[in-house]
Amino acid sequence: MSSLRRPAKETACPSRTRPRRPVPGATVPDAPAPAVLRVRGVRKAYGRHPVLRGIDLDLPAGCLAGVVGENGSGKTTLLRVLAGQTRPDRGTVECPGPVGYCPQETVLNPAFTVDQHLELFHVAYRLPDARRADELLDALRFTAYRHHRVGALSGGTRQKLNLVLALLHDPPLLLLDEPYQGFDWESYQRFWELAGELRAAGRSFLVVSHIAYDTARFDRLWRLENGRLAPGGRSGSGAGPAAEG
Ligand SMILES: Nc1ncnc2c1ncn2[C@@H]1O[C@H](COP(=O)(O)OP(=O)(O)OP(=O)(O)O)[C@@H](O)[C@H]1O
Repeated sequence: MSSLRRPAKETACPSRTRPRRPVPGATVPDAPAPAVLRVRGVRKAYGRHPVLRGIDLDLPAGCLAGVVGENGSGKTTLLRVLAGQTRPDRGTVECPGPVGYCPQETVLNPAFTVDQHLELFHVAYRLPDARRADELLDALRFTAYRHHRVGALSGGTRQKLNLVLALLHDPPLLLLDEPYQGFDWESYQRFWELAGELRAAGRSFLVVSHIAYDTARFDRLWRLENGRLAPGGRSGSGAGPAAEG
C-alpha cells in the first residue's frame, strides 16, 4: 500500500456544499456530505504495461461524477479496481457502503428471462419485495420485456437490465461503465432523469465513458490520461449515444 497523498483540488458538488459564512438568522446548513468513495495512490499494471499510475479521487454523497478517456486509457481497469474486482498493485480504495457496479460487458445468462434475472438478484440482495424492480423497469420503459429471454434482447435492452441490476438494492455509490451504450435517444434521456432523481436522494455516481456527450450534466468530470486523472474532459459531438442495439 502506498502512503496517502494529498488529493488534487476538486470542485465540490454544488448541491452539497456548506456555505462558508452562515447568514445570521438563517437555518443551520447541512453538514458536509460524508465521502462515499475515497481513493488514494492507486496503481495498476498488466505485466510491464502500467495502466493506472497514481489515482486520487474523492466522492461525496449526492454527486454525479464522470471519467472520460480514450479507448484503452484504463477506465474499465479503474472501475474494476473501485468495484473490488481487480486488485490494485498499490494504493487504497475506501467506500463505507454497498456499491452498485454496472460492467461494460453484460454478466447475464442468455437463457434466463428478464424476470428470472430480477428474481435471482432479489434473493442475492435479500430485498423484501419487487417494488424497486417494477419502478426501475418502468423508469427505463422496458416492462414489456419481462418475459423475454435475455439472449433474444437487443444490446441496448440488455444494457438496461444490466443497469437495473446494479440499481436494484439502492446502493449509495454506483460505478457505471459506459451505462448508456446502445441506448436510443429516449432511453438516454430517461437514464439521465433517473440519475438526477437518485442524485437528489443522495446517491453518487461515477460514470465512465469514452466520450462525454453532455459534460454539463456532471458535477465533476475527469479525464483519464497517461494513467492519471486530470480535471475536465473534451465534449463529444453532442449528438447523443451511438445506438447499437
Ligand atoms: N486483463 C488484462 N490483461 C492485460 N492487459 C489488459 C487487461 N485488461 C486491460 N488490459 C489493457 O489495459 C489497458 C486499459 O484497458 P481498459 O479496458 O481499462 O481501457 P478502457 O479505457 O476501459 O478502454 P475502452 O474505452 O476501449 O473500454 C489496455 O491497453 C488493455 O489492453
